[in-house]
Amino acid sequence: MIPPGIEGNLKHVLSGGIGSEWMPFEKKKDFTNAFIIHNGRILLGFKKRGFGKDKYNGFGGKVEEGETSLQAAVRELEEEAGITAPLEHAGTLLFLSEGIDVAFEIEIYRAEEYTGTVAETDEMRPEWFHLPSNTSSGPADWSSIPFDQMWDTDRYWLPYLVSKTKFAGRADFRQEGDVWTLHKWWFGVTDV
Ligand SMILES: CNc1ncnc2c1ncn2[C@@H]1O[C@H](COP(=O)(O)OP(=O)(O)OP(=O)(O)O)[C@@H](O)[C@H]1O
Repeated sequence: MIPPGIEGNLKHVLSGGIGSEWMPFEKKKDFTNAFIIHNGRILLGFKKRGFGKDKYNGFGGKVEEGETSLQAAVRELEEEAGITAPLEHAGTLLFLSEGIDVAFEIEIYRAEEYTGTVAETDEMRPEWFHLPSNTSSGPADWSSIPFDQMWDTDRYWLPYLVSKTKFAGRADFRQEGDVWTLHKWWFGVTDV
């Protein structure tokens, strides 16, 4: 069953967790997250401050008033990595945590080209990571991607981002201090 808060013609791909109930939420807040995939590598940023500090992630932030999600994604990529890219929508993640009364609706974007020079900013230290090569036989090798230093759910949806398969999912976390524990999750891909 598709969890409350996500929509679309979705085919279930993976889910799990210990909780039987999804956390309730009152409203959603819009965020963006953008990734560059270029020459067999993906650009991640090590977040130096604020929310998600000390984790690798794409580049993004809050959608400001009067902005579309895409405009916000382009702006945040420019602010945090110094580059401009023709971003395309790749998926949606609804993220909840106990103790935060709003659900984060994160629109995730991708691009395979960019203009400008990737640069470190106050917020992010960009770094390129090798993706599994699609010429190799056997299971894809994701060992270059620093999943242990990313949000726990990134390992579930990053392969869909890379393969350009539209996805949507929900992840409910629990938080104690700086430690976030994944409690319940569900991911689907758009049935086309
Ligand atoms: C499982 N949970 C999650 N999984 C993957 N990514 C997640 C996430 N939860 C938040 N994110 C991302 O973390 C950034 C926070 O943005 P954040 O720095 O707070 O926003 P913004 O730059 O507007 O803030 P300031 O203006 O500096 O306050 C933003 O990219 C958002 O998409």
